[in-house]
Formats: sequence, structure tokens, C-alpha cells
Amino acid sequence: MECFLTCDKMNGVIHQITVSFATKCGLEQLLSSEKKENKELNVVSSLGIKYPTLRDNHLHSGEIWLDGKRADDGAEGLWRIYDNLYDFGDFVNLHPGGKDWLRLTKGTDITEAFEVHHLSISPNRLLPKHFVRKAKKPRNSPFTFEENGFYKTLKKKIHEKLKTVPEKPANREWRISHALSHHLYTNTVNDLEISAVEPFLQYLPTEKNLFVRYVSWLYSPMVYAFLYIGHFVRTLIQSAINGEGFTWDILLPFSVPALMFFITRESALFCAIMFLWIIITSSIQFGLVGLNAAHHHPDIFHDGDASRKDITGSHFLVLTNFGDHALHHLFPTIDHGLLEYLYPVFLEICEQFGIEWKLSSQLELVKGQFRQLAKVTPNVIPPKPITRID
Ligand code: HEM
Repeated sequence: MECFLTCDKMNGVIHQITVSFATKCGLEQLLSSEKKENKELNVVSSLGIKYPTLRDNHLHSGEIWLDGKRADDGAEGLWRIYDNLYDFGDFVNLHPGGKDWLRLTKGTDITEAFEVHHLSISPNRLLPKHFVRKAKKPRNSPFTFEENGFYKTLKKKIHEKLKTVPEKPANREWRISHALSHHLYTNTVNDLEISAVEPFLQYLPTEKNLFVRYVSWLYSPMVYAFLYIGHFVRTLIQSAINGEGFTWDILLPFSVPALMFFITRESALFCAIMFLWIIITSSIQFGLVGLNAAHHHPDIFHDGDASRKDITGSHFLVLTNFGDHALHHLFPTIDHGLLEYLYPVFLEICEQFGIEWKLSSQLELVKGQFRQLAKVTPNVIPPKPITRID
């Protein structure tokens, strides 16, 4: 089990990578022991993650995801890092990365967030001051971040390498659904950007009806079209549920049609239609890129599989198509413009740990995204070591 946890700790973070020796690690046993935890979508976590409380809540909002984590993480109302509980109450407003991170995550396990958002060891030095007690429950996460393991070794090297790269200008719900959920638990049962498009789009390999498997190929652009509007409505509902009062920032998006109306002197109806047109086309583009760029392909790890591709080389394509994605997940606080300089170090550490990195064409990823929607059977045999297919 230790072997499974160690070698697979990055599965949720870098789905482009295949770790070749996961077979030895008792996957089948895990699959069967987790099966009884299945809920609505019969999803099995091959990483041993408990089926997340509130995963099937229809709102699929970041706040609900955090409530589920509070129920599952054994943080006892405090902040959990590994098996230690901390009280950062008096540090929340002093946190150099901003107060939201700690305010949002109170009562949860922040081990992954803590590890991937800091490159230096200075945050570690602050921990003893806030220590309260040991946690009672074991951690509900397969990621161990061992000192001499893949991630910590890579992190030290990247930290060193960053001192030599050319200087370039660097740049609340999104914080939860993307930074705290999707980055840290990519393609697992705990990835809110997977559960949020269910039941319409079901990417995890599990029982699905034919409609969801194949008709989704046709209706998925409709789902993309309503991502923005759906998100806005969900935020309104969540704020109402939380009893949050009205704040003016909620009206910010409407400044665009208002300006169109005052500047162009067209009718209100025309401006509203044009605004909807902009929102919907942008939402389709976002869905197309987000769901077809780097995450969903039968060869990429999805929870349930035994084990677990990327645009690189062009700044424009990288920034508009979510490129350099493996490195972005591993080090989300590093400016995307700097990631290209880090490949030599990344590939060196991959080689050191016997990990292969696979690139594939955009067309193959788009086709793979549809094949993943239709997939119902997890890959129980880990992929063979893979070769580059640019
Ligand atoms: C949910 C957990 C946390 C998240 C998501 C988070 C996120 C961040 C982010 C985004 C930055 C800015 C990094 C940059 O611009 O390069 C940062 C900086 C920092 N954070 Fe956190 N943080 C978390 C918890 C903590 C904790 C628990 C401590 C210490 C007790 C801490 C101490 C620091 C320090 C000292 C910095 C300054 C930069 C550095 O030395 O790395 N953070 N954090």
C-alpha cells in the first residue's frame, strides 16, 4: 500500500505522467474495497479516496465542495497539514498569499495546497508556532510528498532553477473549484470540475447509459455554452443560501451591456442579445479549450483507472490553450511565461524517477475527450512505459 501511495501520489496532480510500477500495489483490492462506497454515479476511486461527502449535491458549488471536505478530512475544525492540526486564526490576515486561502479552507486538510503553492521552506518554519495537536483520523488522501520522492525532489530543483530564468512580468469560487479542487485532485472523485458537469458529461469510467456515453458527443457544445451562465446562477443561489447580503460586484458583468447601450445608442434588446452572444461564444470557447486541452483522454488517468499528455513551445498557444499543463498543475504559483525554462529540470527528475512524459496532438486530445465520455470500464492494467508522439 505504501508503494501505491508513494508512486501514485502525483496521479491527481500530473495526469500527463505514467508511473510504470503501479501494478504491484494492490489496485484490484482497492477497487473492490471502495466499490461499496459508490453513490449515485457508481464511481470508484482507485487512489483509495473515500467517496466525497456532498459530491452529488446538485449545486456542485465550491462552498459545498469545501463543506464535504470538512466532513471527510478529520481536521476537527482547524487546519490540517499531514497528521498535524494547526490554528492559523491569527495568521489568516497576515498570510502573504492573501487571506482568502486560509479563510476558505478552515476545517479542511490543506496538505496538498500547502505543498504546491509554496516553493521556499519559509512557510514550514511558521508551522510550529501554530501547532495545536495531532489529528485523530488518518488522512483521506493518497499523496504523501515524501522528502526524497518525485515531487519534493522536483520542487527543490525548480526553486533553484527559478533563480536563473529571465525575469518576466508575473499576473472566490474559482479559487476553490480550480486551485483547491481541480489542481490538487485532478481527475479524481474529488475534482469539482468533473463533478460540476455531471450528470450531463461524465468523464470518470463507470456505469453510464448510452445517452450519456454517445449523445453527449452532440449536446456537449450546449453544455459548454451554458458554463458561464450556469456558474453565475450557481453563485447567486449559493450566496442566497449562505444569507450573504447584496454586494455590488455581482453587477460587474452587466457593466458591458450597460456601456454598449449608452455608447452605441442601440436598443436595450439589441444590446442584451449582443451581450448574450459574447457570453455564449466565449463560454463555448472556454469549454472547448478547458475540456479538450489536456485533461480527458482514455490514456490519461481518471479515478478508477490503474494509472494514468500537452501543448508546449508556443507562448500564444500555451496561454490560449492551457498549455504546459503538467508543470502548471505541479507549480501553480509560477508565472506561466516561465514554465518553458523549467523543462530541462522537469525531464531530468522524471528520468531520475523512471517517469515518462507523453505529448500528443490537439486533434488526438479532442477525439480522446469524446472517447473518455463513452468509457465505462476503468483501465485496470497500468499503461506500459510510453514514448513521445509529437
Ligand atoms: C490553503 C493553504 C494555502 C494556500 C493555498 C497558500 C497559497 C499561497 C500563495 C498563492 C502564495 C503566493 C505565492 C507566490 O506569489 O509565489 C503564498 C505565499 C506564502 N504563504 Fe501560503 N498558502 C497556504 C497556506 C499557508 C500556510 C499554512 C502558511 C504558514 C503557516 C503560509 C505561508 C506563506 C508564506 C510565508 C508565503 C510567502 C511566500 C513564500 O515564502 O513561499 N501559507 N501562499
